[in-house]
Amino acid sequence: MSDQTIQNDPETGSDAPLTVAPDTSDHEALSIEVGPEGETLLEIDHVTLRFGGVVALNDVHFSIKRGEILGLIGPNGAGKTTCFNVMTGVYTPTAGEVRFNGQVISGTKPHKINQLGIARTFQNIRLFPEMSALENVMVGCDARHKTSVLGALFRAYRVRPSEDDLPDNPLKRSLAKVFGISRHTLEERSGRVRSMELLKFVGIADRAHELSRNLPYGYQRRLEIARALATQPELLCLDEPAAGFNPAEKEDLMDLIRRIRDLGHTVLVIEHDMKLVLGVTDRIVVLEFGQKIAEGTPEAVARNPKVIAAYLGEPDDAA
Ligand SMILES: Nc1ncnc2c1ncn2[C@@H]1O[C@H](COP(=O)(O)OP(=O)(O)OP(=O)(O)O)[C@@H](O)[C@H]1O
Repeated sequence: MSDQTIQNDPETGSDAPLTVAPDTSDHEALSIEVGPEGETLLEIDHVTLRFGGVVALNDVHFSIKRGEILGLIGPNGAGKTTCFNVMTGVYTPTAGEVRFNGQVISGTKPHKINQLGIARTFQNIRLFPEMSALENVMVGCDARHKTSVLGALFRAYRVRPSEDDLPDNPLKRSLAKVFGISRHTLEERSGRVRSMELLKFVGIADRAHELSRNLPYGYQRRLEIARALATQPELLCLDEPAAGFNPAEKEDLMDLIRRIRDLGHTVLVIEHDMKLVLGVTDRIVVLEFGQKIAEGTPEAVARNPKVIAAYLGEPDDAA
Protein backbone atom coordinates (compact mmCIF):
# COMPACT_ATOMS: atom_id res chain seq x y z
CA MET A 1 0.00 0.00 0.00
CA SER A 2 1.34 3.46 -0.82
CA ASP A 3 0.56 6.81 0.80
CA GLN A 4 -1.29 7.83 -2.34
CA THR A 5 -4.03 5.34 -1.62
CA ILE A 6 -5.09 7.44 1.37
CA GLN A 7 -7.88 9.76 0.37
CA ASN A 8 -7.98 13.23 1.78
CA ASP A 9 -11.41 14.06 3.03
CA PRO A 10 -12.18 17.75 2.41
CA GLU A 11 -14.92 17.55 5.03
CA THR A 12 -12.57 16.89 7.91
CA GLY A 13 -12.10 20.26 9.56
CA SER A 14 -10.73 20.59 13.07
CA ASP A 15 -14.20 19.91 14.49
CA ALA A 16 -14.59 16.72 12.50
CA PRO A 17 -16.41 14.04 14.49
CA LEU A 18 -14.36 10.99 15.31
CA THR A 19 -17.05 8.58 14.16
CA VAL A 20 -15.69 6.93 11.07
CA ALA A 21 -16.99 4.46 8.54
CA PRO A 22 -16.51 0.89 9.77
CA ASP A 23 -13.17 -0.46 8.66
CA THR A 24 -13.91 -3.51 6.55
CA SER A 25 -10.36 -4.38 5.48
CA ASP A 26 -8.96 -7.46 7.22
CA HIS A 27 -5.57 -5.88 8.12
CA GLU A 28 -4.05 -9.36 8.22
CA ALA A 29 -0.57 -7.85 7.86
CA LEU A 30 -1.00 -6.20 11.29
CA SER A 31 -1.61 -9.48 13.13
CA ILE A 32 1.07 -10.49 15.60
CA GLU A 33 2.34 -13.95 16.46
CA VAL A 34 1.61 -14.96 20.02
CA GLY A 35 1.61 -18.04 22.21
CA PRO A 36 -1.47 -20.07 23.16
CA GLU A 37 -4.56 -18.11 24.23
CA GLY A 38 -5.62 -18.39 27.87
CA GLU A 39 -2.10 -18.80 29.33
CA THR A 40 -0.98 -16.33 31.98
CA LEU A 41 0.70 -13.44 30.17
CA LEU A 42 1.29 -11.01 33.01
CA GLU A 43 1.17 -11.53 36.75
CA ILE A 44 1.01 -8.82 39.39
CA ASP A 45 2.28 -10.90 42.30
CA HIS A 46 1.35 -9.42 45.69
CA VAL A 47 2.59 -5.96 44.74
CA THR A 48 2.79 -3.18 47.32
CA LEU A 49 3.88 0.34 46.44
CA ARG A 50 4.32 3.11 48.99
CA PHE A 51 4.88 6.80 48.32
CA GLY A 52 6.12 7.91 51.74
CA GLY A 53 3.08 7.41 53.97
CA VAL A 54 0.67 6.77 51.06
CA VAL A 55 0.09 3.09 50.24
CA ALA A 56 -0.90 3.38 46.58
CA LEU A 57 -0.99 -0.41 46.07
CA ASN A 58 -1.47 -2.81 48.95
CA ASP A 59 -0.64 -6.47 48.28
CA VAL A 60 -2.38 -6.42 44.88
CA HIS A 61 -2.49 -9.77 43.12
CA PHE A 62 -4.03 -10.60 39.75
CA SER A 63 -3.05 -11.96 36.37
CA ILE A 64 -3.85 -11.23 32.74
CA LYS A 65 -4.48 -14.14 30.38
CA ARG A 66 -3.21 -14.07 26.83
CA GLY A 67 -5.95 -13.05 24.39
CA GLU A 68 -8.34 -11.47 26.87
CA ILE A 69 -9.60 -7.92 27.36
CA LEU A 70 -9.22 -7.16 31.05
CA GLY A 71 -10.76 -4.10 32.69
CA LEU A 72 -9.08 -2.39 35.65
CA ILE A 73 -11.57 -0.18 37.44
CA GLY A 74 -12.04 1.61 40.74
CA PRO A 75 -12.92 5.04 42.14
CA ASN A 76 -10.55 8.02 41.80
CA GLY A 77 -7.25 7.44 43.60
CA ALA A 78 -7.81 3.65 43.80
CA GLY A 79 -4.37 2.88 42.35
CA LYS A 80 -5.18 2.00 38.73
CA THR A 81 -2.63 4.25 37.03
CA THR A 82 -0.04 3.34 39.65
CA CYS A 83 -0.65 -0.30 38.72
CA PHE A 84 0.04 0.57 35.04
CA ASN A 85 3.16 2.44 36.11
CA VAL A 86 4.44 -0.60 38.01
CA MET A 87 3.75 -2.88 35.05
CA THR A 88 5.50 -0.59 32.57
CA GLY A 89 8.60 0.07 34.68
CA VAL A 90 7.87 3.64 35.78
CA TYR A 91 7.85 2.53 39.43
CA THR A 92 9.53 -0.42 41.16
CA PRO A 93 7.28 -2.14 43.72
CA THR A 94 8.14 -1.73 47.39
CA ALA A 95 7.25 -5.44 47.75
CA GLY A 96 6.14 -8.20 45.40
CA GLU A 97 6.98 -8.54 41.73
CA VAL A 98 5.57 -8.34 38.22
CA ARG A 99 6.16 -11.19 35.75
CA PHE A 100 5.60 -11.04 32.00
CA ASN A 101 5.71 -14.30 30.06
CA GLY A 102 7.20 -15.83 33.22
CA GLN A 103 10.07 -13.31 33.38
CA VAL A 104 10.39 -10.89 36.31
CA ILE A 105 10.11 -7.37 34.88
CA SER A 106 9.70 -5.25 38.02
CA GLY A 107 12.71 -2.94 38.27
CA THR A 108 13.31 -3.11 34.50
CA LYS A 109 13.54 0.18 32.57
CA PRO A 110 10.39 1.24 30.64
CA HIS A 111 12.00 1.01 27.18
CA LYS A 112 13.21 -2.53 27.91
CA ILE A 113 9.72 -3.50 29.04
CA ASN A 114 8.38 -2.06 25.80
CA GLN A 115 10.87 -4.20 23.86
CA LEU A 116 9.66 -7.23 25.80
CA GLY A 117 6.14 -6.59 24.52
CA ILE A 118 4.16 -4.16 26.70
CA ALA A 119 2.95 -0.81 25.33
CA ARG A 120 0.65 1.79 26.82
CA THR A 121 -1.28 4.95 26.16
CA PHE A 122 -1.61 7.75 28.70
CA GLN A 123 -4.52 9.39 30.52
CA ASN A 124 -3.18 12.73 29.24
CA ILE A 125 -2.30 12.28 25.58
CA ARG A 126 1.47 12.33 24.96
CA LEU A 127 2.25 12.67 21.26
CA PHE A 128 5.11 14.38 19.42
CA PRO A 129 3.16 17.56 18.57
CA GLU A 130 5.47 18.82 15.81
CA MET A 131 5.47 15.51 13.94
CA SER A 132 2.78 14.35 11.53
CA ALA A 133 0.42 11.58 12.52
CA LEU A 134 2.31 9.19 10.25
CA GLU A 135 5.69 10.15 11.76
CA ASN A 136 4.35 9.60 15.27
CA VAL A 137 3.45 6.03 14.35
CA MET A 138 6.76 5.51 12.54
CA VAL A 139 8.53 6.32 15.82
CA GLY A 140 6.70 3.35 17.31
CA CYS A 141 7.79 1.14 14.40
CA ASP A 142 11.41 2.30 14.87
CA ALA A 143 11.40 0.66 18.29
CA ARG A 144 11.24 -2.71 16.48
CA HIS A 145 14.07 -1.99 14.04
CA LYS A 146 17.23 -4.07 14.23
CA THR A 147 19.62 -1.56 12.63
CA SER A 148 21.87 0.33 15.06
CA VAL A 149 22.41 4.11 14.85
CA LEU A 150 25.79 3.60 13.16
CA GLY A 151 24.30 1.03 10.80
CA ALA A 152 21.60 3.56 9.87
CA LEU A 153 24.11 6.43 9.44
CA PHE A 154 26.42 4.49 7.15
CA ARG A 155 23.65 2.48 5.53
CA ALA A 156 25.61 -0.64 6.45
CA TYR A 157 24.30 -4.23 6.31
CA ARG A 158 23.19 -4.27 2.70
CA VAL A 159 20.83 -7.02 1.71
CA ARG A 160 19.73 -8.42 -1.63
CA PRO A 161 16.26 -6.92 -2.28
CA SER A 162 13.27 -8.96 -3.42
CA GLU A 163 11.55 -7.93 -6.67
CA ASP A 164 8.92 -6.01 -4.62
CA ASP A 165 11.59 -4.01 -2.79
CA LEU A 166 13.33 -2.75 -5.95
CA PRO A 167 12.88 0.99 -6.66
CA ASP A 168 10.83 2.07 -9.72
CA ASN A 169 13.54 4.42 -11.02
CA PRO A 170 15.53 2.35 -13.60
CA LEU A 171 18.97 3.66 -12.52
CA LYS A 172 18.30 3.12 -8.81
CA ARG A 173 16.85 -0.27 -9.68
CA SER A 174 20.02 -1.37 -11.46
CA LEU A 175 22.21 -0.07 -8.62
CA ALA A 176 20.08 -1.86 -6.04
CA LYS A 177 20.40 -5.09 -8.00
CA VAL A 178 24.20 -4.80 -8.03
CA PHE A 179 24.92 -3.30 -4.58
CA GLY A 180 21.84 -4.38 -2.65
CA ILE A 181 19.76 -2.11 -0.38
CA SER A 182 20.70 -1.16 3.17
CA ARG A 183 18.74 -2.95 5.86
CA HIS A 184 17.94 0.45 7.37
CA THR A 185 16.29 1.64 4.13
CA LEU A 186 14.19 -1.52 3.93
CA GLU A 187 13.18 -1.24 7.59
CA GLU A 188 12.27 2.42 7.12
CA ARG A 189 10.18 1.59 4.08
CA SER A 190 8.29 -1.26 5.71
CA GLY A 191 7.82 0.89 8.86
CA ARG A 192 6.17 3.55 6.73
CA VAL A 193 3.84 1.07 5.07
CA ARG A 194 2.96 -0.54 8.40
CA SER A 195 2.37 2.87 10.02
CA MET A 196 -0.05 3.88 7.28
CA GLU A 197 -1.84 0.56 7.65
CA LEU A 198 -2.15 1.22 11.40
CA LEU A 199 -3.59 4.69 10.78
CA LYS A 200 -6.17 3.05 8.50
CA PHE A 201 -6.85 0.42 11.14
CA VAL A 202 -7.66 3.02 13.82
CA GLY A 203 -9.62 5.10 11.30
CA ILE A 204 -7.55 8.28 10.96
CA ALA A 205 -5.54 7.76 7.76
CA ASP A 206 -7.31 10.68 6.08
CA ARG A 207 -5.11 13.05 8.11
CA ALA A 208 -1.88 11.04 8.10
CA HIS A 209 0.25 13.97 7.00
CA GLU A 210 -1.07 16.59 9.40
CA LEU A 211 0.90 17.71 12.45
CA SER A 212 -0.44 15.76 15.40
CA ARG A 213 -1.00 18.96 17.41
CA ASN A 214 -3.52 20.11 14.78
CA LEU A 215 -5.59 16.92 14.92
CA PRO A 216 -8.98 16.86 16.65
CA TYR A 217 -8.97 15.37 20.13
CA GLY A 218 -10.53 12.04 19.08
CA TYR A 219 -7.95 11.63 16.33
CA GLN A 220 -5.14 12.27 18.81
CA ARG A 221 -6.50 9.56 21.11
CA ARG A 222 -6.61 7.07 18.25
CA LEU A 223 -3.17 8.14 17.08
CA GLU A 224 -1.77 7.28 20.52
CA ILE A 225 -3.26 3.81 20.17
CA ALA A 226 -1.78 3.40 16.67
CA ARG A 227 1.66 4.46 17.91
CA ALA A 228 1.48 1.98 20.79
CA LEU A 229 0.42 -0.79 18.37
CA ALA A 230 3.37 0.03 16.12
CA THR A 231 5.70 -1.49 18.71
CA GLN A 232 3.80 -4.79 18.17
CA PRO A 233 3.07 -5.32 21.86
CA GLU A 234 1.73 -8.58 23.16
CA LEU A 235 0.03 -6.54 25.87
CA LEU A 236 -1.54 -3.15 25.16
CA CYS A 237 -2.49 -1.04 28.19
CA LEU A 238 -5.04 1.72 27.58
CA ASP A 239 -5.37 4.37 30.32
CA GLU A 240 -8.85 5.92 30.11
CA PRO A 241 -9.08 5.75 26.31
CA ALA A 242 -12.68 7.00 26.27
CA ALA A 243 -12.07 10.16 28.33
CA GLY A 244 -13.84 13.06 26.63
CA PHE A 245 -15.66 10.87 24.09
CA ASN A 246 -19.36 11.13 23.23
CA PRO A 247 -21.54 7.96 23.16
CA ALA A 248 -21.01 7.34 19.42
CA GLU A 249 -17.24 7.68 19.81
CA LYS A 250 -17.36 5.25 22.74
CA GLU A 251 -19.17 2.68 20.58
CA ASP A 252 -16.46 3.08 17.92
CA LEU A 253 -13.78 2.67 20.57
CA MET A 254 -15.34 -0.56 21.84
CA ASP A 255 -15.28 -1.90 18.31
CA LEU A 256 -11.64 -0.83 17.91
CA ILE A 257 -10.62 -2.54 21.17
CA ARG A 258 -12.24 -5.80 20.01
CA ARG A 259 -10.47 -5.56 16.64
CA ILE A 260 -7.14 -4.95 18.42
CA ARG A 261 -7.68 -8.17 20.36
CA ASP A 262 -8.55 -9.96 17.12
CA LEU A 263 -5.09 -9.04 15.77
CA GLY A 264 -3.57 -11.09 18.60
CA HIS A 265 -2.95 -8.41 21.23
CA THR A 266 -4.03 -8.84 24.83
CA VAL A 267 -5.67 -5.65 26.12
CA LEU A 268 -5.76 -4.12 29.60
CA VAL A 269 -8.03 -1.13 29.89
CA ILE A 270 -8.50 1.39 32.71
CA GLU A 271 -11.79 3.15 32.22
CA HIS A 272 -14.34 5.04 34.30
CA ASP A 273 -17.18 4.58 31.83
CA MET A 274 -18.98 1.51 33.21
CA LYS A 275 -21.05 0.92 30.07
CA LEU A 276 -17.86 0.66 28.03
CA VAL A 277 -16.05 -1.52 30.57
CA LEU A 278 -18.99 -3.88 31.03
CA GLY A 279 -19.56 -4.01 27.26
CA VAL A 280 -16.06 -4.74 26.04
CA THR A 281 -14.15 -6.69 28.70
CA ASP A 282 -13.96 -10.44 29.37
CA ARG A 283 -13.00 -9.96 33.02
CA ILE A 284 -12.67 -7.05 35.42
CA VAL A 285 -10.39 -6.37 38.40
CA VAL A 286 -11.62 -3.76 40.88
CA LEU A 287 -9.33 -1.69 43.10
CA GLU A 288 -10.28 0.54 46.01
CA PHE A 289 -7.82 2.40 48.24
CA GLY A 290 -4.95 0.43 46.67
CA GLN A 291 -6.48 -2.97 47.37
CA LYS A 292 -8.18 -5.48 45.09
CA ILE A 293 -11.80 -5.76 46.23
CA ALA A 294 -13.24 -7.87 43.40
CA GLU A 295 -12.36 -9.82 40.27
CA GLY A 296 -14.58 -11.66 37.80
CA THR A 297 -16.80 -11.47 34.76
CA PRO A 298 -18.47 -8.12 34.03
CA GLU A 299 -21.84 -9.56 35.15
CA ALA A 300 -20.46 -10.82 38.49
CA VAL A 301 -18.54 -7.62 39.17
CA ALA A 302 -21.56 -5.44 38.40
CA ARG A 303 -23.60 -7.39 41.01
CA ASN A 304 -20.83 -7.45 43.65
CA PRO A 305 -22.01 -5.53 46.76
CA LYS A 306 -18.43 -4.37 47.55
CA VAL A 307 -18.14 -2.87 44.07
CA ILE A 308 -21.54 -1.23 44.28
CA ALA A 309 -20.59 0.23 47.69
CA ALA A 310 -17.24 1.47 46.37
CA TYR A 311 -18.91 3.34 43.53
CA LEU A 312 -22.06 4.52 45.26
CA GLY A 313 -20.77 4.82 48.84
CA GLU A 314 -21.90 2.66 51.77
CA PRO A 315 -25.55 3.14 52.79
CA ASP A 316 -25.55 5.30 55.92
CA ASP A 317 -27.01 2.60 58.21
CA ALA A 318 -25.95 4.34 61.38
CA ALA A 319 -28.01 7.44 60.63
N1 LIG B 1 4.04 9.95 42.39
C1 LIG B 1 3.23 9.92 43.44
N2 LIG B 1 3.59 10.41 44.65
C2 LIG B 1 2.78 10.36 45.72
N3 LIG B 1 1.54 9.80 45.69
C3 LIG B 1 1.13 9.29 44.51
C4 LIG B 1 1.93 9.32 43.32
N4 LIG B 1 1.23 8.71 42.31
C5 LIG B 1 0.06 8.35 42.83
N5 LIG B 1 -0.01 8.68 44.14
C6 LIG B 1 -1.12 8.41 45.05
O1 LIG B 1 -1.43 7.04 44.92
C7 LIG B 1 -2.84 6.84 44.99
C8 LIG B 1 -3.31 6.12 43.74
O2 LIG B 1 -3.23 7.02 42.64
P1 LIG B 1 -3.55 6.57 41.12
O3 LIG B 1 -3.27 7.75 40.25
O4 LIG B 1 -2.87 5.32 40.82
O5 LIG B 1 -5.12 6.32 41.20
P2 LIG B 1 -6.14 6.06 40.02
O6 LIG B 1 -7.00 4.91 40.45
O7 LIG B 1 -5.44 5.94 38.73
O8 LIG B 1 -7.00 7.40 40.07
P3 LIG B 1 -7.74 8.23 38.90
O9 LIG B 1 -8.91 7.39 38.48
O10 LIG B 1 -8.18 9.48 39.58
O11 LIG B 1 -6.76 8.45 37.82
C9 LIG B 1 -3.46 8.22 45.17
O12 LIG B 1 -3.67 8.42 46.57
C10 LIG B 1 -2.40 9.14 44.64
O13 LIG B 1 -2.49 10.40 45.26
